[in-house]
Amino acid sequence: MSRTTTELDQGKASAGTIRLPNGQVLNVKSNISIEADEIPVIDVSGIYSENIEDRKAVAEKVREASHRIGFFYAINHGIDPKLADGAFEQAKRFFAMPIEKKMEVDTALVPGEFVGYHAMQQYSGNDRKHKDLSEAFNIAYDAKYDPEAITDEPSTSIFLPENDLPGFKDGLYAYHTRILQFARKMTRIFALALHLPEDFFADYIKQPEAGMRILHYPQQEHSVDDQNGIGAHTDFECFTMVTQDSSDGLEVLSKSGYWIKAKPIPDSFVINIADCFMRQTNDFFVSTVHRVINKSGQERYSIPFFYGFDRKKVLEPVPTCVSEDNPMKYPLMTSGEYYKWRASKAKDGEL
Ligand SMILES: O=C(O)CCC(=O)C(=O)O
Ligand SMILES: [Fe+2]
Repeated sequence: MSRTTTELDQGKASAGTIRLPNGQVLNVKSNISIEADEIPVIDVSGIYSENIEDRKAVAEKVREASHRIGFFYAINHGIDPKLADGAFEQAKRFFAMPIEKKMEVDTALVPGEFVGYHAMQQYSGNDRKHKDLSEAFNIAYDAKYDPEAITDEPSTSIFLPENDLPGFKDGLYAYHTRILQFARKMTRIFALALHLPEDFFADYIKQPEAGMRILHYPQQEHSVDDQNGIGAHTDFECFTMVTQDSSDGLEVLSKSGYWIKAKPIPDSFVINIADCFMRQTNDFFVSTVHRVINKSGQERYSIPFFYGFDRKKVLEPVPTCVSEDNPMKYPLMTSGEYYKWRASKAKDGEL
């Protein structure tokens, strides 16, 4: 998976300063979330047009959103909602299993990788009184399920024996494969958004970092000062695409320091910029802090898809984002080095 905790300087205080792993410091004015119009809704159907001007029109909207707030909704993305329904169905089946069964695929079995089961209240995001009220199961890229695969390297994913939960693995990868195809298309749009040739990142995504997770958040009874569903964090690859169910819960920290509700829009993805893209674009794209608080009155399920570049590739600065006056701020490293560093930090109990 794909996140790192941020620290609230004032511990359990309802507002305070959040320090990001990249050194950014954000001022949280209030811990109470508000409804606001800051997250744009982008109709992405133009990405399938044969006319480059249609694709560029989408790209300019993506550019504005990625630079200003680092979050947007993608609607009309062309993915059959039945695939999302199927993946949610699998999520419900998995989380309904006894804890002993789920612990047979405990994420601790695979050090340094975000795969397998993360138990309820395992992480203590933002040092709250109670641990984060969510459980998750993560899968990694698997070349066997990628029609464009260039490798037969085995996946790091772990699963229960097929007989324990027949159809679970195929059900999740059916959705994963389709999102991956869309993510590759969106990579071309992000290249245009950075005023680069569409195929600029083509070599970076032949064997991409492409993890998916199913998440379950019970309704939380403790106050927002005492508990999170998932604590405030940034994701660590290039971009994340979240499928939400109909329950509120996801919140985004605006630059002005307020938590904005990212309310569910049916059949949309919430797409957010993550840290590798922020680094490569020298902060032109912003990797925005977000968290989940489920006080919706119902169980909440979600399916984030974390998408980044081939682990072997160096995270070179994007040429349109550096100049003599604006030199690269970050040391160069490979996508894999960055992933491993962040993943092991997070698995060491920071979240
Ligand atoms: O559940 C959600 O809507 C978002 C989850 C998330 O931010 C994450 O897993 O990194
Ligand atoms: Fe996240």
